[in-house]
Amino acid sequence: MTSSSDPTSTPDPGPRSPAQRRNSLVDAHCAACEGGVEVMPPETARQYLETVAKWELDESSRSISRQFNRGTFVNVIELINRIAAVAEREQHHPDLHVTGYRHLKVVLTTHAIGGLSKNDFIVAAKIDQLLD
Ligand SMILES: C[C@H](O)[C@H](O)[C@H]1CNC2=NC(N)=NC(=O)C2=N1
Repeated sequence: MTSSSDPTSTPDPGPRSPAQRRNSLVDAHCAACEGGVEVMPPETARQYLETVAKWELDESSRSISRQFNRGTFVNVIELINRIAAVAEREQHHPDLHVTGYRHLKVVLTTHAIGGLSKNDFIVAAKIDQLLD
């Protein structure tokens, strides 16, 4: 039997830093979602947001977004193509808004449930990693 009081069990790693938590999102993969999953509560979403701090939670806590200024239209399209590759790999797709030829707003929500799931934070972390 393994329990937290068992001295032979794996030690509790303790609280992890936002960077460590981000790495575990980067290493994770999206679960296929066609409904039947609870929308993530706002409090949980705020905790996940600490790991992808450049993203904003919308007022209803149903989506997160990040804005980019890539300088030129071609750079925006290049970023979109890289994001598209991540989205296709994960089978979880952001809404992409290009405005003023050089601005890109990436919005993540889980359409099947009309709100946030862990999938959104996994893709957000993988998008952030593209820009490291
Ligand atoms: C089975 C597969 O996970 C679904 O069809 C996917 C495709 N990509 C998706 N992307 C997003 N953002 N939300 C979804 O609900 C969704 N559904």
